[in-house]
Amino acid sequence: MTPAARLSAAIEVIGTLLAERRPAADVLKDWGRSHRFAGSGDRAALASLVYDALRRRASAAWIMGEESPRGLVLGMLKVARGLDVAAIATLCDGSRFAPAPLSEAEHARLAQASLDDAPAHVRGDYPEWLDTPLAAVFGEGRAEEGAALAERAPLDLRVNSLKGDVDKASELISHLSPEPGRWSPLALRIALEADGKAPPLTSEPAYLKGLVEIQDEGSQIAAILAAPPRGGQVLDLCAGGGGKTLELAALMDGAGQLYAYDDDLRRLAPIHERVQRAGAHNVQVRSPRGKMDVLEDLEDRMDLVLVDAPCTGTGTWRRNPDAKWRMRPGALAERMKEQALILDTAARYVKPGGRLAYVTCSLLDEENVDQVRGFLDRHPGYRLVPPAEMVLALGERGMTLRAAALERPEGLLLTPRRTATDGFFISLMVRGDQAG
Ligand SMILES: C[S@@+](CC[C@H](N)C(=O)[O-])C[C@H]1O[C@@H](n2cnc3c(N)ncnc32)[C@H](O)[C@@H]1O
Repeated sequence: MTPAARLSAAIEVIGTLLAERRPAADVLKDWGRSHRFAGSGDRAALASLVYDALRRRASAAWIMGEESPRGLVLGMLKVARGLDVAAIATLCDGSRFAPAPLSEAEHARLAQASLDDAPAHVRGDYPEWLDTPLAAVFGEGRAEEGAALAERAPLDLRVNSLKGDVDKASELISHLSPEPGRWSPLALRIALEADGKAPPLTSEPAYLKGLVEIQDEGSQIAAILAAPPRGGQVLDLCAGGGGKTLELAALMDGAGQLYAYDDDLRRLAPIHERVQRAGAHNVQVRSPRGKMDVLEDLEDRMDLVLVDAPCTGTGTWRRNPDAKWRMRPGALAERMKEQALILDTAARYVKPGGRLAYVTCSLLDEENVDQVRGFLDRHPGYRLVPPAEMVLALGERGMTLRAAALERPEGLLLTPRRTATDGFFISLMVRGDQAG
């Protein structure tokens, strides 16, 4: 496919996903099925155009003065890809498979319109209804935070110390030019190709042997700051597919006992194979079994309980630009209810003197500091670990992380703008010796 034909396809796909309110990934998959002639390069380039347009949906629409699929793609070429009007006009020449030529109005807007006078939610490319909650967290910086969340995310790997070290992993994937992480000593970062395509990492021998896992550096930091004790008893209460479970196991050097639970059996399912691949022998997966309480024997026994809570995922908008626009206020209210309930459940398992780590990939106070404050009000037996103490788990890098992150008494907030990671909130609490 020519670059112009890919643009036409992007306009078509965006038209479908907006009209049918369907996830971009589904629409792209359907498009691939009905256009078998398109090669993997075409499909990757198309996906990249579609996701870039979604990342910059508000600013692209502002530039073009309309939110049509064509307007979003043309505006994106200017705001995300930096193409000037002449370059865009060359692509849109109206030839077979190319988009129709630019109208006079489109030409004028692409040449002259700017984001200078746009409101924060447009410059930051986030839904308008989230302006107030984001202003409460970031104040005047919210547009810049949003803009950083509208960039593409790099591909981050975590080296599995149960299988080898960073040098060994770097050598095995040297053809991908990995760079060491800024904060996590386990992280390797791989830059994406110019069109946003990631290398086929899951086919690499280093991945197949369990030496590297795909995990954002922010997520890696969250598990490190939770500081699972070697030889201790740890419960990962919202383990999902096991991203943090595997890291906790490695941080514990495979010693002690790590229990992994999730109330969604399907989400938990991949963990079995991943634990095998990682050689994480101290992990015991506790699958939900209907109404049975499968964690009863862990009550009051855990040195650490990690709550990697279900959340709105506002911190991962770089990877899910689609979810950003589909998020509704009702979903936030729902997640807040779940978070409070899960925190209360988690408290049952923490032993006196044990710790409770609360993590979200959200930026919103409602899901972060407010949840922690609510928990502490309901459980006066717990106290906060000050972020200054929490970052000691990262050694010297902890100090620079603390300076870069947004610090609140309740925890640290990482963001793409501040720490070049996904957005993560991390809070640590300790149960006093008395009842929690
Ligand atoms: C942010 S995801 C976990 C991601 C995972 N820890 C990782 O690092 O890959 C949140 C998880 O919480 C689970 N969850 C939601 N409500 C729960 C509950 N009441 N008890 C346990 N897990 C729950 C969801 O099924 C989801 O898998």
